[in-house]
Parts: sequence; structure tokens; C-alpha cells
Amino acid sequence: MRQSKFFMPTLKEVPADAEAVSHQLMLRGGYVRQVTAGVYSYLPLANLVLTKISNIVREEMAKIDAPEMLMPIFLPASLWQESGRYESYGPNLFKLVDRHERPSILGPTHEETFTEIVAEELRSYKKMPLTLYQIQTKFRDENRPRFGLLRGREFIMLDAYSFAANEEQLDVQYQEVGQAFQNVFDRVGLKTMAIIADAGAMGGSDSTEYQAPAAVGEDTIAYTAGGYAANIEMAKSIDSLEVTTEEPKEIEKVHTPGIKTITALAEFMAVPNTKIVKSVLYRADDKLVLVLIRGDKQINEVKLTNIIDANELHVATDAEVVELTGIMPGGIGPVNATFADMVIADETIEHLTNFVVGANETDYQLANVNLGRDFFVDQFYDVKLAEEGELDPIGHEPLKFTRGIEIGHIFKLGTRYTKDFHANFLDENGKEQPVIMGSYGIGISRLLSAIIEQNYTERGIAWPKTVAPFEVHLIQMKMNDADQTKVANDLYQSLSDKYDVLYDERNERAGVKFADADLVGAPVRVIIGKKASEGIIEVKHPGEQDSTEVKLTELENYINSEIG
Ligand SMILES: O=C(C[C@@H]1CCCCN1)Cn1cnc2cc(Cl)c(F)cc2c1=O
Ligand SMILES: [Mg+2]
Repeated sequence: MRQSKFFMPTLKEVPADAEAVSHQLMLRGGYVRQVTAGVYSYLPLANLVLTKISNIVREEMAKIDAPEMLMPIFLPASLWQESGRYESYGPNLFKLVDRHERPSILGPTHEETFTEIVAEELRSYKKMPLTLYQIQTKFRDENRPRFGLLRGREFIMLDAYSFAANEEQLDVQYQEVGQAFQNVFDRVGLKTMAIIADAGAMGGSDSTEYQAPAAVGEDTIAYTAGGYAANIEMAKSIDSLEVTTEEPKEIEKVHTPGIKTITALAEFMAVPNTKIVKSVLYRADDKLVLVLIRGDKQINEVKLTNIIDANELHVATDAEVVELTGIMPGGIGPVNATFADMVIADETIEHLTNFVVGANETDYQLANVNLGRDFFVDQFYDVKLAEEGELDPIGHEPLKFTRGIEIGHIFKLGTRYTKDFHANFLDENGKEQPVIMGSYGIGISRLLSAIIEQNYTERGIAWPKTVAPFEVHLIQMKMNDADQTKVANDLYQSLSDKYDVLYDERNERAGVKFADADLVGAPVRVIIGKKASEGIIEVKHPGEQDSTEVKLTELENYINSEIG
């Protein structure tokens, strides 16, 4: 490609609201342009990278015999009413009506669409296992799109769906697609972690997220050197406190006027915060749930949501607490908690004795409370937020935290969708069974940002060679120099047969050419300068500060060693 003909509208400055480095570099390099909030045009540089990523995806999906399809973005609401998701997904689901006033949506994901099509077809176990996929634009009307392509409203996703006759086949598909995804991430040069993740509204059983460690990542990953890795939403940890059991003492009601925090209460009662049990009131859909946890721990609301199987869960506001219990928030507790529909106790209180709880009276606490005597808990759950340094439940190693960008997520769905669409098949005994599904996704456009977040330099981008928009960037320094023009054109012709070459033959100053080259980020940069007449040129790797002189005769070997 001759750069004078290429289209990469670079910017000197970037808008202040571009916070993520990847967003800044993609704007400065003319990779993308925002059309409206969370909606971007992919200009040629970004499109070249997207194409290379997509082709790597296609190769890996072909290796597991998954045929590619392409589904509509515009979908009838009826399809989503059948699965019940039309109502449950709220404002993120983009709803519209067509000219005949028929309610419709722009697809945020395609479980329903694939299931409906397949439901007609898979009438016999002989037709399974089957995995299908697409690479397609999705729409989710995010309230706060941010960080460029990292959280857009319109984005490109690979979404795959597997159909099986039994759990064993699903397990194989889950492993195969997961491995295909891992191969994709490895091949595009992304460092990733496969972690235990929350399936959220998808229900089903296992779910694995693929995370790209990066400072700008929205997720927190808890991991250990031994291989434990989980989204903080799901991470488990071993309770570090040695609990000593004491003889139960007489319960005591204590007036604690103006004491508002656990720390202040611990001081006032002259006990450590591990002898205080926090009582937090939640509204879970229409239920009032009282959650108990030891004073030194935090509640993990994702774990809580999954235990209660709630759609919507939030901490009752102070006003709600007073209105629903007649007590100020600091005073509620588990003894005679008649206002609660449910009491959920975290494991950390199971072995406590003589502890402090709210007295269910404003400004009063109860001291020396004991389980079984003063109140009863029918089941203990893990609802605590894991903390850095606590030991993981498997290798018993200290948990470390890092930020990550979720770039993939795979789910075992079971029959959640196939039941709604009567996608049944006859098993080998001729018995009718519902098809068992899995769904799998990679954020393709998000990968652009994630790869940049892991491969930027202070000057620009150093693309991994497999996804770089161009593999070789030829830069001729003086356009009116016959020797340089000859060498550059010969190289352009000969290298173009084997590599994607960008030839900068513009009448621009060196500084402009190099600044633009830093934004293109090709793995091999060849500079044709004043020594061209002696058969000497310079080569430079985007990650390195300086270039190196190379004989023209050795250039092919150098490029082979760099990009192969
Ligand atoms: O998309 C998935 C599950 C998997 C991920 C991999 C590819 C196939 N789908 C989860 N999810 C996330 N956000 C959503 C947003 C809206 Cl507005 C919606 F209506 C539905 C969903 C939704 O279902
Ligand atoms: Mg996810």
C-alpha cells in the first residue's frame, strides 16, 4: 500500500475524555472515529487488524469443525418474549418498532436466534454434538459507554452456540471451544487468564471468563502462583481468623448512642471487630433479606444474588430500613428479626461465641450473643468478599489481585433456552429430550483495545506481528533522491509478494513520517536513507528506541527472523 494513498487521519491532540491509552492511540493514529456515544467507525488501520483477528478466529473454529453463520441484527421482540428476556434485560436491550409498529430489538446476543433455527433441525441424537458460530455486530444500549472500544454500545463479537444430546458431549464442547479461544488469544499475542466467573443472568452451571490483565481493566481477578484464578465476584478464600470458643455468657443490652460504625462500636464495646456481627438488610426483588457477616469482612453481592437467585438486589437505604423495621440502620440485628423474610449468615460467624449484634432497637446493641441460644441460622453460606493475602481454597496460597479486561466468556447453559423453544430430540432409546446448550463469546472489537493496552510504548503501538495492520513499513527519507527511490521501489515490489507492506513515499519531513510510523506500529520498519547508494538501509522494531544499519542483502533474513 502506498501511504500517500492510504487513509489514516492522525490527530496531534486527543479529546480530554479519551482516558484509556488504547482509546487515545486509536484516535491519534486514525484507527477509529466516534460517530456517537459508544459507536465507532473502524477506519482502514483498525479494519486491517479486525480482519486479521477474525481470520485467526475462523482458523481456530474450523479446527473444531464449527461452521460459521451470520444472523440478523434486527430481531422480532416475539423471539425474546418467548425466552422471557424481552422484559428482564431492561434499558440495555435496544428496542424499536418497524413501520408496521411491530416491536423489535437490535440483537445484544443470539441464544434465542440460534436455538430457534436449530430447534427445527436437531430431532435426533445422531445430529449432535454440533457447534455453530458467527462474527457479528451486537448492540447493547450501555448507560455509560467509555474507554473507546472497551465498552461500546455497538461492538463486534464472536458468539458460538453448542448443541448436545447429553452433559458429556457438552463438557467436550466446552473444553474444545475454550481451547480454541485460548489458541486465538495466544495467536493474537494477548496475555490472558482463564478464570472462574459468575454466569449472571445466564444461569446454567460453569462459566469461565477470559481476562486480559491490564491497568484499565474494569474487573478484579484474584489469583495465586499455584494457578487459582477467579473473578473477585466469585473468588473464594480461607478464613484467616483463629476462632477461640468461649463459655456462653449472659446476654447484655448495651446503650450505644451515636455509635455509627463497626470501628467505633468495637472501641466502645472494647472488643475486636471480629467479635461484632454486622447485620445488613437487603431488598432482593420483593423480599427483605437480613445478611449477617463478621465485622472484619465485606459482603460479596454477586455471591449473595446467586444464593438468593434474585433478579435485582440492593442494600436497603437508611430510609427503607427505618420504614420497614422502625429501627435506625445501626440497630438492626438477627435476634427476633421478625421483619426479615430470610436470614443469610456468612460462614465467618458460624463458630463465633459471645459476640455483639444490633438489638433491633435504635442505639442499642446486644453483647454476649450466642448462636442456637439467642437466634438460629438454618444454613451458613459463603457470602464474603475475598481479600488480597487470604489463602485460596485449593492451593492454600495467598491471593493476589490484578485488574483485567474481560475479552471472552463461555457458559454451560443446559436446557435454559431449548426448553422455551421446544428444541427436543429423540435419544438413542427413542425418548424425547431437550437439547443441551452452551454459549461462548469473544469481544472481537474489544480485543483491539486489549492488545494495545498490553503492547503500547511511549511513542505508539507495537502490534504483535500476527495482527499488525502492516508487517513491513518502508520509509523513504528523501523522495527526490534517485538512489533511495530505486532501492525503495525494488524493496516495495519484492517484499509485497510475501508481506503486507506500507510504503511511505509521501513528501513529508522525517519527524512526521516517524511519528506516523509509531502509530501504525508495524513489527518491521525499514528506513531507506542516505546510505541507500551503498546498499545500506536501517531497520527498527517499534519497541526499540533506535534503528540498526543492515546491508540490503541481509534484509530478507532480518525480516524472516522478525516475522517469519
Ligand atoms: O451475552 C451473554 C451470554 C453469552 C456471551 C457469549 C456469547 C453468547 N452470549 C450475556 N449477556 C450479556 N449482556 C446482555 C445484554 C443485553 Cl441488553 C441482553 F439482552 C442480553 C445480554 C446477555 O445475555
Ligand atoms: Mg461476561
